[in-house]
Amino acid sequence: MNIIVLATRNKGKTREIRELLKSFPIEIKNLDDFGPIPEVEEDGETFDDNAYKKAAFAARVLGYPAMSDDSGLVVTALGGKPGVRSARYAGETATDADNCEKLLREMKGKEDRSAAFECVISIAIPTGAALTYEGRCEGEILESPQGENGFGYDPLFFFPEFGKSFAEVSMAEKSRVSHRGKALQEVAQEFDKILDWLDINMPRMETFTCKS
Ligand SMILES: O=c1nc[nH]c2c1ncn2[C@H]1C[C@H](O)[C@@H](COP(=O)(O)OP(=O)(O)OP(=O)(O)O)O1
Ligand SMILES: [Mg+2]
Repeated sequence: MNIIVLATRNKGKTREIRELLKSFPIEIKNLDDFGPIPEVEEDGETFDDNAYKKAAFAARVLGYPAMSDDSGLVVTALGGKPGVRSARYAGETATDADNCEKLLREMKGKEDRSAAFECVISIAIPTGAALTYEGRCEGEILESPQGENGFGYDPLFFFPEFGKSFAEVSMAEKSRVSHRGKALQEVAQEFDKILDWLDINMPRMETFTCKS
């Protein structure tokens, strides 16, 4: 069976990705299955850059195909912030709660509450070749947190079609419409092609017998 390594340490993402890919004939490992590996610096200017960096690095270091997710919240009234810096919005060691608090502070008194979650999924192999999938979903930033489910900025992200925040719905409901859900729905649709691509492009360790 094909092995794919999920190149993330985020438990919320991992749960959502595993659930959406559970019916496919792949074994999904994660970084913890391999012991300590160096951290990648997420210093790209776009979700795309960072997603590629994380997937290509894991593939190269571990020798398996790797799938990464780089995602974040893009807020209109903040000129697109926190964007690619969503995970470190309130500082390098910020927790989800710290980031949500900072977002509420920055959004105080702002009339335009529109925002979008964006996600780029990269699937890379040790040679550096990669496939990319994207998803986006639009909503509004609440004035105070609502709900206990999900992770990250979910309690502050109001999704108009639900009339609820992402933290007030189930993982399945969120994934139907979310940025990550949409990117992974595309992955799912193309899964046969992705497996063929891996089959053709993954470098092989072969042994040859030299006859003289
Ligand atoms: O569905 C979501 N619901 C709520 N918040 C979300 C979501 N999707 C991304 N986010 C936030 C969390 C984090 O603040 C940032 C992702 O940052 P990002 O660098 O991609 O992930 P991370 O550092 O947590 O894990 P890793 O890089 O190991 O995959 O955007
Ligand atoms: Mg990160």
